[in-house]
Amino acid sequence: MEQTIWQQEETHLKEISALLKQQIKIQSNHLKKQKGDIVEERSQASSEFNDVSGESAIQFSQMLQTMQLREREYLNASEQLSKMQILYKSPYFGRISIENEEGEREHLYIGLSTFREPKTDDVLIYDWRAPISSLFYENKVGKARYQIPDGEYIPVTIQGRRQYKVKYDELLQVLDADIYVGDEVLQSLLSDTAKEKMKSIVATIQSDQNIVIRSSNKDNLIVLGPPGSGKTSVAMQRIAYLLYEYRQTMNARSILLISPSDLFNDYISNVLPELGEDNVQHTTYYRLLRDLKLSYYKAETSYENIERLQKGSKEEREHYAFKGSHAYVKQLLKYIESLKKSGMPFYNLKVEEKLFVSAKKLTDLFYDKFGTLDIDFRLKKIRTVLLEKIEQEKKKDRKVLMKELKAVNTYIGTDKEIEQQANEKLQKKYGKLENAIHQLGFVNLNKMYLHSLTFQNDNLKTQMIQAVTTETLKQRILYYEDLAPIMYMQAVVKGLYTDNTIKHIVIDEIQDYSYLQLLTIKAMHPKAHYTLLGDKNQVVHPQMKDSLAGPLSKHFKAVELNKSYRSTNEITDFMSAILNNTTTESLGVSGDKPQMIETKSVGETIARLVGSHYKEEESFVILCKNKLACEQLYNELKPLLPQLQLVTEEQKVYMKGLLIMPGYMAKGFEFTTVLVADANAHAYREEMDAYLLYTIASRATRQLFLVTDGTMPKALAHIKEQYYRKEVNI
Ligand SMILES: Nc1ncnc2c1ncn2[C@@H]1O[C@H](COP(=O)(O)OP(=O)(O)OP(=O)(O)O)[C@@H](O)[C@H]1O
Repeated sequence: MEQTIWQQEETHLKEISALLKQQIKIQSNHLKKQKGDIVEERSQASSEFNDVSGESAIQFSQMLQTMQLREREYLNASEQLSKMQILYKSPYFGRISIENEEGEREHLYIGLSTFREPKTDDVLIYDWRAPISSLFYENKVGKARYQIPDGEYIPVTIQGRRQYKVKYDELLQVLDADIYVGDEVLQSLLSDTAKEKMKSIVATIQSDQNIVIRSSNKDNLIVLGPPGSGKTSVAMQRIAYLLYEYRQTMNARSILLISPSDLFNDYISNVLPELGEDNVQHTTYYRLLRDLKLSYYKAETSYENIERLQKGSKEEREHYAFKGSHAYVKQLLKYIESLKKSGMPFYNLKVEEKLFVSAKKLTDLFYDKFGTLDIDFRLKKIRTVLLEKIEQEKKKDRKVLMKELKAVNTYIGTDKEIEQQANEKLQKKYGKLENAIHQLGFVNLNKMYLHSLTFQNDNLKTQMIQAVTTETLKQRILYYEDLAPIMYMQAVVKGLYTDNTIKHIVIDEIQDYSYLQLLTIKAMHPKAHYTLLGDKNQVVHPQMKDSLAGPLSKHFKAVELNKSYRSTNEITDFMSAILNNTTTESLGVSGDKPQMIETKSVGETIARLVGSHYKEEESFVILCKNKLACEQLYNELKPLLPQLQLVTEEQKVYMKGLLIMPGYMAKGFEFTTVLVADANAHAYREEMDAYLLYTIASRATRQLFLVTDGTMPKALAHIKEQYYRKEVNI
C-alpha cells in the first residue's frame, strides 16, 4: 500500500471518528435534557390532574398527547445515539469509488448505518443496506447499476472498491479488492471463525448472498446451499435488510424467525444487535404448540423422535413415513373438505357429569342451522349459542343459589357478598366448560385425526396406524409425526389462531419440516411472506427423506448458493466425498486432513487429542450417535477432562468450550474441532447415516477427528484414503 493512500485514509478516518465522537456527546447531552424534561412533565401531570373530569379531562388528554410525542422523539433520538455508538467502534468497512453519467466522481464509505455531516447533511457513511451500497457487494469494477426505491435503475461506473479493517479511529488494514476470491479481509475473517456466537458477515457479503439478502419482501424464497454456504448468515442479514428497507411498515415485531431450538436462537442472538437492530420474534416449531393451545397433550420433541426412531421397529418407521407423506397430506385435505358435508365429530358436553349439550345437537347446529357457512364460522356460531346457553343456566342457578345461601340461619354477608359467593360457585361449575367453548373445544380433534388416517384409504396398514395412534392419543401422547396433522387441523378447522401482524417469516433448516408443517405455519400467519433456508443433504433424522421434494418448489423461488466458507478445504473435500457431492466450492483456508484414529481405548485417546488440540478460546465438540452413548462417554471422560460439558436438550444458552452432545443436536452450529467418538460400523449402519455423518463432519471449521474401533461406518467405507489420514493406536 502506498504511503500516501494509507495516510489519506488515516486522516479521513480520524476526521470521521472525531465527528462521530462530537455528535455522540451532543446527542447524549440532548437526551439527558430531554429525559429530565419528560420526568418533570410526568410528575407535573400527576400532581395537577388528580381529578380528570370535565374541562381538565380535555386538557389532560392534550397534555398526554404532547407527552407521548415527546417520548417517541426521545426513543428515536436514543436509537440514533446507539447507532452512532456502534458506528464509533468501527465507522466503516468498505468504500466504492463511482462515476455517474455526468462524469462526476464520488467516494462512498459503507458502514453499519448512515451518518451525515451535521451542518451540510451530506452523507459521510452510507448504510450497507442503502440502494447505492449494493454496488459494493457486486465485487467488481466497471459498469454497474443500482435500483432506487421507485424501481428506476441508475447507471454508474465503479472505478474502485476498497475494504478496511478499522477499530475506533485506528486503521488496521486497507485493501483494494475487486473480487472476493483471495480476498484478504474475507480470509482473515474465515480463519477467525467458531470462537463464539455467530457474527455478522456484513463486511464480506458475497454477490450471490447479496442477491438473496436484498430481495423484495414479497419474494417467497427458498435458499438452498451446502454446509457453511452462509444460509443462516444470509437469513440474519436479510432480516436486517428488511427492517431497514421496509422501516415504514415493518419492525422487529413483524418478522418471525423459526429456528431449530432455543439453543440455536441464543447462538445467533448477537447478529442483529451487532448490526444495530433489535432481535426479531423467535420461535421453534415445537413452541407453536403452545400458541395453538395444545398443551393438553404431552408432545414428543424432534430430538426425542430421532432417538425413538433410531431404535424404532420397521413398523414404527413406516408409520412415521406415512404420516409425513404427501399422499397423507392430500388425504387429510380431502378429509377436511368432506367435513363440510358430513362427519364432523363433536363431544357430548357435560357439566358435573350431567349432559349439557349432546354431540347430536351440535351436529344438527353444524349441518342444519349453520350449514351454509365456512367450517370455522359454523363453529364460532355454535360457540355463541353455547355461551348464551351457559349464561341462561347460570342465571337460573344463581337465583336458586342465592335463595339457598340467604336461607342459611347464620349471617354470611351482605347481598353483594352473597352474590359473589354464588358467582364463585358458578365459576367452579361452568368455568372449565366455558374456557373449552371459547377455544371451540367441543370439536373432537382426536377423532378427526383418527378418521383422517383411513379416509378414502381404508386398508390393513392404515387401520393398524389408526389403532396404534388411538392408543397413544388415549394416553395424551403426541408423537412428533402426529404434531403436524393435529396442529394443522387445530389451526385450519377452528380458524382461531391466526396472527396477522407477522409480515415475514424466516425458517432455517427447512429440510427438517414436512409440507404439512409449513401449511400449518402458513395457516397461522396468513399475511406473511417467506424466506426458507436449508440443505436437502443435511438430514439427521433416521427416516425423513426428500422433504424438499414436491409441492414446495411450486410456491417458492429457489436460489442456490454453492460456495462454502466454514471449513478448511480438506474438511470440505472429506465431507463432500461422503455423499459424492462435487458441486461445493470451498472458500475456506487450508488445514490438516481429517484424521481417522483406530483405537481400543476410546476414552484415553480422546483425552489425548483434547490435550494436544483443544485451546480454551476455541470450541471442541465430541459427538456420539445418541444421548445414551454421550452420557456413558461423558461419565468415562469426566475424571480425565473436568472441563467437559454435556449439552442436553434443555440447554437454552449457547456455550463454547469443550462439549459433548449427540450428533443430531450439532446441526446448524460450528466448532473449531469436531471429534466423532463412535465412528464405527455398528453405530452408523444405515443408509441414512451417510447424511448424518455428512452433517456432523461439516460442523468443523479447522479439525475433524473420527475415532473408530476399526469397523468403519458403511457410509465412509468408499472414501478414498487421499481425503484423510489414518492412525492406528491399539
Ligand atoms: N460472506 C461471508 N463472509 C464471511 N464469512 C462468511 C460469509 N458467508 C458465510 N460465512 C461464514 O461461514 C460460516 C458458515 O455460515 P452459516 O452458518 O451461515 O452457513 P450455513 O449455510 O447456514 O451452514 P449449515 O447449513 O452448515 O448450518 C460462518 O462462520 C459464517 O460467518
